[in-house]
Amino acid sequence: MEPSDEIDRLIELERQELKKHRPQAKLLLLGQSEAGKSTLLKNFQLHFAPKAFHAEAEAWRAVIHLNLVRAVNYILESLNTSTQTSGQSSGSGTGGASSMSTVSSGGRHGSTDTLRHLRMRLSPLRQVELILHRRLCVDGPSGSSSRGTRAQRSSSSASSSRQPDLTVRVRSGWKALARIGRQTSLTGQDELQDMRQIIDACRDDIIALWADDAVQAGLRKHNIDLEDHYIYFLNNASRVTSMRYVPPTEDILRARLQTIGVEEHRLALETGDSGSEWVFYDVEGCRGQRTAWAPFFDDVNAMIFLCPVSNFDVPLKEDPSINSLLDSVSLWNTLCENKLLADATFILFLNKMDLLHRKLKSGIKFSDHVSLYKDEPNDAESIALYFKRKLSAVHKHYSPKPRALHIHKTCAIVCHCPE
Ligand SMILES: Nc1nc2c(ncn2[C@@H]2O[C@H](COP(=O)(O)OP(=O)(O)OP(=O)(O)O)[C@@H](O)[C@H]2O)c(=O)[nH]1
Ligand SMILES: [Mg+2]
Repeated sequence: MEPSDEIDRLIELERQELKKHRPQAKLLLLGQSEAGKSTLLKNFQLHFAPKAFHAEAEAWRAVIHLNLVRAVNYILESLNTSTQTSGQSSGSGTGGASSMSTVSSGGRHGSTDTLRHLRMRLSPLRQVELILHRRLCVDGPSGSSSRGTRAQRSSSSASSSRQPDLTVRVRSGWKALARIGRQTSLTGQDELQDMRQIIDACRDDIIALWADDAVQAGLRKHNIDLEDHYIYFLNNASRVTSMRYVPPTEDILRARLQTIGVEEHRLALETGDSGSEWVFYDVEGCRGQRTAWAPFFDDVNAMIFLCPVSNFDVPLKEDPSINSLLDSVSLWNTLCENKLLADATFILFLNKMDLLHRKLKSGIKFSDHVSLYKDEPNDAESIALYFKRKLSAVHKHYSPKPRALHIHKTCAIVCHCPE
């Protein structure tokens, strides 16, 4: 037997031994894409394994930088494309002038020049995006093609609102590749260090770009609706770009990474029931991936389902013919019905309550999108109660043998813990 085989055998024996002594709970995190599953997992880590959570801050910094740089490059690229497109279209007489040329022809040449200047000064961020992408992501190089897809996200204004798909799909083991540590090669360390310096040097220009009236007008004109986390990092560019930046909890909760396949996360509890281990299965929520979940349903203690209640007026990203909330409800039905989960405790998180509040406050009416919700108050609490009743009824219907159901209203991006 080779020495390495012997080591493997001993490690496996030790793992088995540990497993015997460490009580373990198996938990599924399910729900559609962007429901907030991975964000909720970060909350569990923060509450029950805070040391491990904070130890990963450096790895999250790379993801946050990729989120920020991607948003900046996207803005520059889309306004550039818009200007060119409009130049061509106005020449061919098809109309559709872009905001930048409109701004320019409206007598604000200064702003167009500013954009040209910023585009030149921020050009090193293209390279930064490529390097970060190569270190962290699974798919091909990012660029206009990989982020050109734009989903219609608002059924109420279907022809107007566009959200760019800037999704970060990370490879497994990304945390080690994103950290500057003893395991990182010298070239890797230099590369990460150089990137941070470039981002730091671009701080004032990023801030100027985002604050530029013509840029904001261009985004509005083309109905480019950046997702909340991009806006959050752009608003906070001043501190995020600093060489001294260590992501605080709120930033880590906001960093967006798409889960690929099914990821296993072991959480050794540091607080409460310390010494126990929770094993989470965090899944990729897209429709095409859901058949891959079933093999993980065996022997689970709890199934945690995330339903983003604010999605009542948006189509599903991967299939705009389906309302996103209806997709969540039908997924909940399918899971309640699943025999493999007959003995599991069900935990339902009515997530994104903050966004639900915000939408209703802006005047959007829930009943305009959910016809069964007639003559009831257009407030978040009443709507959450409506969901609670509806989804509990489904659960009860499919539970001939009684099984527990716990329901919580949540906002997963707010940190309730002291730093
Ligand atoms: N405003 C708000 N945003 C949230 C909330 N929960 C999650 N998010 C944001 O929603 C986005 C998607 O969250 P994720 O946790 O990555 O979603 P997921 O369910 O893991 O998605 P997939 O990995 O694609 O299946 C992220 O940008 C989060 O910051 C919430 O309660 N409120
Ligand atoms: Mg996820």
